[in-house]
Amino acid sequence: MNAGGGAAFRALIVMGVSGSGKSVIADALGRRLGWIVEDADRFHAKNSIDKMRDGIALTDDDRRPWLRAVAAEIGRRRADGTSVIMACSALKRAYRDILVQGSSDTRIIYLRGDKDLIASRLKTRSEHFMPQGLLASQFATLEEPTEDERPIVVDIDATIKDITERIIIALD
Ligand SMILES: Nc1ncnc2c1ncn2[C@@H]1O[C@H](COP(=O)(O)OP(=O)(O)OP(=O)(O)O)[C@@H](O)[C@H]1O
Ligand SMILES: O=C(O)[C@H](O)[C@@H](O)[C@H](O)[C@H](O)CO
Repeated sequence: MNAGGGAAFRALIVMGVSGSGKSVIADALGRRLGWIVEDADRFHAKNSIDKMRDGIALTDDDRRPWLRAVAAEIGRRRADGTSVIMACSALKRAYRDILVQGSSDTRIIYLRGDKDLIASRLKTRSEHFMPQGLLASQFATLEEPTEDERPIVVDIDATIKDITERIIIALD
């Protein structure tokens, strides 16, 4: 499964609401698989980061160019054959469609958890632009992936190690 040595390109989109653990799980998967790890947050326009910092939820119009930039990055990785794990909220089906583009080399990993657990984790997180106050809107926007998206769904009420292990086992 490693990207090196001519192995086929693969991409994993680690999705879920803010605080669901995308960054920590993407990092842990990256260490296990030896793939590049990227965070979609790095592709947000400054205006979008400022909005979120001010507690204002992004709109579809804010997210569209961002998702296209994330998709372009995945496309670049595909072109040079470097498998990648992308941490990206990808809350709606239409957003995921921009990222996946019907490619069977790209899998969705959905980190599923309830609001109370995630809120409690966000309380202890510091130095992040995303305020806890936006969690309700993240859940309101969330469209859970459906079976036809072939998602790997993992319950986040577990240790980072166990969640990572479950994802590795579910990858085919
Ligand atoms: N399974 C877990 N067990 C315990 N703590 C966890 C777990 N997963 C994540 N956390 C903690 O919860 C917080 C949120 O995790 P993380 O920053 O990875 O979420 P995120 O989905 O990337 O958030 P955002 O989208 O806002 O960047 C962090 O402090 C992280 O260490
Ligand atoms: O679509 C969105 O609303 C954004 O991507 C957010 O989810 C944040 O960027 C992320 O959660 C903070 O890291």
